Amino acid sequence: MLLFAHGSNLNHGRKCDYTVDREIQHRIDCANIGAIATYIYNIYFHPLRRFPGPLIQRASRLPWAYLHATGVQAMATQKLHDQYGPVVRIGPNHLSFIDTKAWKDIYGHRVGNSAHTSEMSKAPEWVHAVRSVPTSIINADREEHSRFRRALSHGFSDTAMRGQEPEIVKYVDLLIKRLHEECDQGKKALNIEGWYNWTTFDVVGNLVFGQSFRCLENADYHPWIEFIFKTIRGNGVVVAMTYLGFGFLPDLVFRMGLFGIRQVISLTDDMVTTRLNAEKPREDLFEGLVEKRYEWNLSFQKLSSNALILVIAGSETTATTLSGATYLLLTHPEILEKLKHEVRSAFNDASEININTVNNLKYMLAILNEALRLYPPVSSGLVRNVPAGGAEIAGHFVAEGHWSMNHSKENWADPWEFKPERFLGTSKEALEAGNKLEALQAFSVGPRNCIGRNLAYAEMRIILARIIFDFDIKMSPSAENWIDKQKAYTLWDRVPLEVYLTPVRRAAA
Ligand code: HEM
Repeated sequence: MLLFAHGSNLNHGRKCDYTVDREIQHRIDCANIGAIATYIYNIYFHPLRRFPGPLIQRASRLPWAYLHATGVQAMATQKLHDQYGPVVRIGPNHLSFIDTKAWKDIYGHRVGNSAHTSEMSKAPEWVHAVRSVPTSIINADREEHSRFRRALSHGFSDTAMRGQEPEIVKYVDLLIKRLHEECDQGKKALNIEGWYNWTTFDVVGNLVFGQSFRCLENADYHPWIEFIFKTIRGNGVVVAMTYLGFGFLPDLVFRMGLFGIRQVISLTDDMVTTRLNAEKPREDLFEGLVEKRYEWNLSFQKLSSNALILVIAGSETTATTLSGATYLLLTHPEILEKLKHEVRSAFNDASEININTVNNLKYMLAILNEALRLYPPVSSGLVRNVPAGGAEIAGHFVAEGHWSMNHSKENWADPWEFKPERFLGTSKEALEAGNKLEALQAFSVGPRNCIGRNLAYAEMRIILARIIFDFDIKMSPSAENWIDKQKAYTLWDRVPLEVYLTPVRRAAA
């Protein structure tokens, strides 16, 4: 319509303009007929037509793209599962599952298949939405992925993690020291979500680049990290555009280095260069790739891309879980009391808290798992393509959504309640009480599951134990309904979580 009105302005004294208008109108009519035909096809003739879902989402990709770009897709999909059941058609060729078996079927090794189809490939619309970004472990094809994974796995081994422990503890010590300095004996509200994130960024900065971002010292985000946050929000729009077939636009923006992209690439490159110039090998998360760079002819850009992914994957997720666990504890004082008792009776001094000793804190582990369930750091978006041979759903997108899976009454008793106890018994006991523990796969499953899972647990357990050991915590009224205030663009766009910290008084030994 708009085009047509604009075209009619051309009509001043030019003979052929009427023909131009008609041509434009004709094209619009054709496009409209084409769109209507596509909707009809999608609803009545598409191979996925038998799967339930709302009419507009079965007909068009637009609603899903809109929901995703606005950060509410995971929550909307969960409501659809309540309405339509365990499989919902959330786009014309896009299915969402909450059946626990879907974990293995979608993300697991496909036994008996040729090497080419031994896994369902990640859908590029999600993991490679900007095509010009060099590949990294997160979006490499099967062959390159397994090389990256092999090279990196040493840095994530148990032995390597024990070597990294002093570096991790150094930043946790700094966190606690800074919180003591800042808390004003419980009189000043502190944004604990920020402090967690500063810690996890400083730790992973050290373990990848060999230098921290000095967030804890400055009690502020490094500019590079602020850009990462913008990227998390912007990624919702980028994925939505690519999903709708406009992927060339974000790609163009990236190539032109707009919106601060050029500066961030140059900052990352500087940090990678410093890391590559390290005088001796480091027992860190990145060394495996550094060692292979000549043998595999790894480009600087690919090294850089992998470093970036390691930093984002290793900081955001752990900070999210710690923040979620803290919020849930503050809103459930009886559970916080039990945790205080567990932590404070297990140790006489903070120096006793380490990777080994936190393993004894069983209740705290249950709390972290329950926080991962209620507030999964990766809320949704692990979308895969069904390969040829996948019966009627071949060639289409499939995904489970953590948010939907974790809030389904098919999988959990009282799915919206914070009940760490559900994780304390055996799987059999849990099942008898209505909890399918295998539904929680916050770290995903299969060959592309989280390589940093053990590191994440170690880091989160040490940090939470140290906070609980040193401080009494109270929630600020500003933190009410903290989770409900947030948007999820696969990762969460977290808002501040203000708390009051009062140092625990201990009698001198
Ligand atoms: C609570 C903390 C964490 C959660 C919930 C989490 C979750 C996940 C999930 C769901 C995936 C699969 C992504 C996909 O399929 O696209 C993943 C992959 C990955 N995570 Fe984590 N993660 C956490 C912590 C960490 C840490 C501390 C690191 C360390 C740097 C890390 C590094 C990675 C890497 C490198 C991958 C890609 C693995 C591959 O493709 O082979 N993660 N993570």
